[in-house]
Amino acid sequence: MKELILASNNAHKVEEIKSILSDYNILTLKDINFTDEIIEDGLTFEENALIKARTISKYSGKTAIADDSGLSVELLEGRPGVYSARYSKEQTDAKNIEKVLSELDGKKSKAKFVSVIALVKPDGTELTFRGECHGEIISEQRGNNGFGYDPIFYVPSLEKTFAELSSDEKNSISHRKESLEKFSKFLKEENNEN
Ligand SMILES: O=P(O)(O)OP(=O)(O)OP(=O)(O)OC[C@H]1O[C@@H](n2cnc3c(O)ncnc32)[C@H](O)[C@@H]1O
Ligand SMILES: [Mg+2]
Repeated sequence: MKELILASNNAHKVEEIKSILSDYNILTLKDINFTDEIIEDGLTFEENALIKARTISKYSGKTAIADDSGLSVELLEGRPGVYSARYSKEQTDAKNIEKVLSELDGKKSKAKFVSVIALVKPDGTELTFRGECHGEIISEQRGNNGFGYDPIFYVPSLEKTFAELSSDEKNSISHRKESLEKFSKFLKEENNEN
C-alpha cells in the first residue's frame, strides 16, 4: 500500500483523512517522532498547507501531505479564515465558536469551509488541491459529532449541522472530501502515466 506522511497535530482531521484516503497507509507526526511546532505564518490556506508539508518532507526525506483549513463567514468578510484554529484568545473550539457567534450578534450568515491539501515530494515537487463546502452559520449550536465549528455550520439541503452528521455522512460531502478527491485523482493519474 502506498505510504504518505500527514503533517497534522489535529486528531480529528487525521481521523477524517485516514477514513477518506482509505487506500493509503497514512503515517502521522508521532510515527516519525516529529515534536517541533510548525509556525503557520502564511496568509492563505495554500501557503500554510505548503509550509506544513514542506517542513515534514524535509524532515523525513519522504513525500508529505498537509491540510490547512478553516471557516470563511460572509458577513464577517471571510473571517476567521486562515486564523480559524486560533481565532479566540483561548484558542479552543468552544471559545472560537463563541467569538464567531458574538461577532454575528444573532444574525445568520452564508459561510463556507475550505480545505487545501498540499503535496510535497523530496524531489521538490509542490502541489495544492482545494475543496469547499457551502452552508450557513446558525445562532445556536446543534449536534455533538465532528470538531471545530461543526456545531454551528448548517447545511440547508440536509437540514442538519455538520455536528449532527455521522462521520461517514460528513466525509461524503465535506470540503476535506473534495480536496482529497482532487488529490487522489492526481496521484492515480500520475501513477498510470509512469
Ligand atoms: O495545522 P494542523 O496541525 O493540521 O491542525 P489545526 O487544527 O491547527 O488545523 P489548521 O491550522 O488547518 O486550522 C483549521 C481550523 O479550522 C477549523 N476547521 C477546519 N476544518 C474543519 C471541519 O471539518 N469542521 C470544523 N472546523 C474545522 C478548526 O477550528 C481547525 O482547528
Ligand atoms: Mg494548524
